[in-house]
Amino acid sequence: MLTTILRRTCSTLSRRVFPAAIICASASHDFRPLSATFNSRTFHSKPGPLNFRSSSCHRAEYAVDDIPYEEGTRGNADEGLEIAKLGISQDIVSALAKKGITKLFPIQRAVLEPAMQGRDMIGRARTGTGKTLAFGIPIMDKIIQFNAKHGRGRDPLALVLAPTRELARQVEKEFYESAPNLDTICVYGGTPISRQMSQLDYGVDIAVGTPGRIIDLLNRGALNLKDVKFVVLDEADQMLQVGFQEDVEKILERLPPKRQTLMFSATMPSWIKQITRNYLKDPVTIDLVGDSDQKLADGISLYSIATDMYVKAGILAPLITEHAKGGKCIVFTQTKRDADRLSYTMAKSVQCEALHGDISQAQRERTLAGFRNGHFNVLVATDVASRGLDIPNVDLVIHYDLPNNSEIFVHRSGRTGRAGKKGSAILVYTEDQSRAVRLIERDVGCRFTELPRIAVDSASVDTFGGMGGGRFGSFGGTRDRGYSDSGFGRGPGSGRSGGYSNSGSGRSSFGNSGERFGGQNYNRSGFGNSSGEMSRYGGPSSGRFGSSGGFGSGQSGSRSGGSSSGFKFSRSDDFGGSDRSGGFGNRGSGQPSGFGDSRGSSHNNRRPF
Ligand SMILES: Nc1ncnc2c1ncn2[C@@H]1O[C@H](COP(=O)(O)OP(=O)(O)OP(=O)(O)O)[C@@H](O)[C@H]1O
Repeated sequence: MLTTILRRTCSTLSRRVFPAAIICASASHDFRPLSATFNSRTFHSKPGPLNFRSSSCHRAEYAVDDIPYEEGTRGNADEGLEIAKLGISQDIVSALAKKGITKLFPIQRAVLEPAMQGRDMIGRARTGTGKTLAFGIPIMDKIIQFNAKHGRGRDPLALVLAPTRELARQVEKEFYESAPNLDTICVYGGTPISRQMSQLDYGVDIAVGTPGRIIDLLNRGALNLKDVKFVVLDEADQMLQVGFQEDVEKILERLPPKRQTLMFSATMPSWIKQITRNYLKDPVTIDLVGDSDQKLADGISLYSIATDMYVKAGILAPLITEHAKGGKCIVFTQTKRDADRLSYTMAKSVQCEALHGDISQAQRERTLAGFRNGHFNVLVATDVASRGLDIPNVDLVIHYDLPNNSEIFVHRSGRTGRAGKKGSAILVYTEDQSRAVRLIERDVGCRFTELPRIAVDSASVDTFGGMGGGRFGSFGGTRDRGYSDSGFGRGPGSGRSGGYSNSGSGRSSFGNSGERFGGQNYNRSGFGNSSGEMSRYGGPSSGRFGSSGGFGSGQSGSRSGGSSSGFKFSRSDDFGGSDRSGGFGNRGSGQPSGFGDSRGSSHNNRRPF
């Protein structure tokens, strides 16, 4: 105990000159009631299980076991509680006020009390409704309290895991902007590990990162998780997919059993409920989405547009001009190669850049910064950009390729219409994919407004699209790439794969590519399968999967889904290996994974990112 105190004190002195008087002043931090509803309750009134002082557990409006969707819970702060009146640290209140955040959003309001009570939690709210601060505020506040009482230590008190580097950086930024007096670190692959090691050595309060780099740091002894009291899985449904789950488990095993575990996402497929039982103790579920309601944020208008594969690229410019109205637009492709090609050809008519996992980390960061800052307005991205990214003024999302499943559709679309703003999402599909469009409508509880077809003559395809063969050769037919599930290849259930899914029960992947949603490719994704590599990835991987026809010759490979025999159900090459992936079989291709981390390449290719 004495050693701990000495260590914390020494570390505190080395981390920051922090006069004892200030520590004492903070220690006397006094919690005021949340609102009239909370009058009888004082947070931190007695020591909680993790040595934090938690609520005396009056059962309050929000502290229910399952908090379902209510009208008016979609990210509008107008009716929210005033943050200044919650009794949370003044540092946080002032920092948030500087960002223009003065009232809690509904998910933040719903999460606050059970989180303060130390409850494990599954939180679901629509995209762009403020989930980061929903888990961030209680964690930051508790850490400030803890430091005030115990002094500051070297090892992190909170660990936040995110699936992509970009998201990890964004989450860490939200933490340090909201509590500038806490030391935060973001650890992720593609950047020198030595700098992260020295920063950890100096001491941090909150570590945010991608799993691979965290494991690297653990293995090198540079990161010690023994003091962690809070762990968050952001985008939890993705973090618990095959490819990530293994790493996440390795990290969780290194954490003290006495901790508070929080899992958040805008999508929580049914399998996740089962699986989270392994990680959470008596969790409270806070679900502001609900099962029957539509699952997109309110401000998003949805459109669909039919096109022919060989002129598909040619409709983008008119769509962007018409619907982005000068604002920012993200075009989602299925593969890294398609993102490169599309951005290359589109760059002839609009300022755009590509973002995907094979681009160097430095360039990824430059690209994202340029897009954020408005240096160019069209980003062509793989699903590396589908989750979590909060980029101001994205007015339009185009699903150039169908997403792999309805969850990805929700996340991609959710890059617009954030924090109560409006935006549009357009799903581009070919006639033989119309069934998939209906499936998305059913799963997501939405309705697309069909846009009139855009006539594109071959000349314009050549100029704008440039995808009609020639320059890039033929991209149609059976491209040599791996198609994917989205990593839902395991979980509870019976392990059936193939066939059409019915919604609600562990459905998830629409197969991918070719006719991603079609025929066998609309796969239940082998949820139940947990035995063996093959089944873990969702099904048979025999034969290639053909392709979406790409941009090229108009051939479609085994595009028609249906009875497609070349059915492959591998992971997305966007996340895993290279575009040259032969699908499942080529996951060890040694290509940088891009997304999460850059540990050993074979490792990278086992993950969805
Ligand atoms: N109480 C608030 N008042 C005003 N703005 C807020 C508030 N809380 C969060 N925001 C802003 O709302 C935006 C969306 O928040 P955030 O990125 O946390 O959403 P999310 O729910 O995590 O989205 P996603 O599901 O896409 O990850 C951010 O710009 C954030 O700063």
